[in-house]
Amino acid sequence: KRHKFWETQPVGQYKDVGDFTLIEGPIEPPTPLSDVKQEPYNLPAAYEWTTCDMDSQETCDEVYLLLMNNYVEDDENMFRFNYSKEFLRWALRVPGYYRSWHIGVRAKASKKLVAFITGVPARIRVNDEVVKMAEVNFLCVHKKLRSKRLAPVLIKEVTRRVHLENIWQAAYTAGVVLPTPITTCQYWHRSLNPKKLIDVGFSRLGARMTMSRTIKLYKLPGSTVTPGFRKMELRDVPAVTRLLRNYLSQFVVAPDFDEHDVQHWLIPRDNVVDSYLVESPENHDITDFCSFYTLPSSILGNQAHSTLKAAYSYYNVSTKTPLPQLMNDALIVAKQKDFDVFNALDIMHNESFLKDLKFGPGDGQLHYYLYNYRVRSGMKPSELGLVLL
Ligand SMILES: CCOC(=O)c1cnc2ccc(OC)cc2c1SCCC#N
Repeated sequence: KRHKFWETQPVGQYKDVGDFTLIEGPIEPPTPLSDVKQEPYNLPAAYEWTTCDMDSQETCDEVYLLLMNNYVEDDENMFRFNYSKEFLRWALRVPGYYRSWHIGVRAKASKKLVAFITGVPARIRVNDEVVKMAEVNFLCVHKKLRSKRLAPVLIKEVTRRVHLENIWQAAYTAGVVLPTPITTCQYWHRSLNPKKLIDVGFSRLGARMTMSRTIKLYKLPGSTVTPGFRKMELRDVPAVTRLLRNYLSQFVVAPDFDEHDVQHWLIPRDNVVDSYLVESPENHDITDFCSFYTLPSSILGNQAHSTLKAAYSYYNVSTKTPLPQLMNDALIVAKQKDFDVFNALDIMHNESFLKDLKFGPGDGQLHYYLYNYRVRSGMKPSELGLVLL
């Protein structure tokens, strides 16, 4: 497939795949800041750039509504992601964030927000190199403005603003194949509310299965089973940081989290992120950790249900409790919190519990990309330790 825009960018090109003479690392060197374009890229005349201050209730509402009505849908247009406002503030106001990287496009006449793209700073380790990157996310163009070639301008503008902060690499994901994924992951889904998933048409009754038999199949205990399993608290940040850093060190690509990062990303926030750990009853060591984030979706075109309450597996570490048992406790908590489905990618060690815990493979794939950084090709999802929201 032709990628007019991506063939002009410093990303792995299809012709490079399998070329083992290419070494891992930046594709292009940094340019002197004086050579970075100082003014924004040109938009079509009727539109203007705007910086979205997520601290402003009004602006946060506009971003929320733009995404709620125009962001990513599945291939069958059954669902559309419905990121909440508190989730967006969590995802965007990260330690060391730049407000200038929260980029909007408004129609000059109406001042309506019609497009959005964001970057947040992150330290990502690739093999033995820790690289300052931008995690680029929430690229969204209003449905009425599609095919005006706005997306390439948004991508060039966020790239320009990232360059102005002397950062030359980025990480991003997409459901579509672009030049060139570092790895491709599979979504897996564990029904928590099978009746609702059948009502909306996502799941179908199995052959020779009644609804009550299906509900029984996915039934979970009313409470968690692991002794010492409890919610994470602020006092746990140092121990969880140690546990997580050690665990993530085994993956080819993973975040280089410090205690500030752990505090931001993993301290529980209602309706945004849930984190649990196992504190050994004998010696109070923290031996295991699991977490999931809350990302509802609008259910499109269904009379009975309007919203799908979905939990997404985030970072999980098991050093004592078997991972399937730890994750089953996560399922139990998610069911207690009335989630309809628990989703997970086949990254890290997730494959070790997906089938046992009755996850089913989704038909969607998630491709991971690095901008201006070459990774030795052939990376497996199990070598990936990075979850992007
Ligand atoms: C019931 C299982 O499917 C989803 O949870 C879901 C929900 N909303 C979406 C919105 C846009 C969308 O676009 C790809 C997919 C979904 C999906 S499936 C892929 C995410 C996961 N797991």
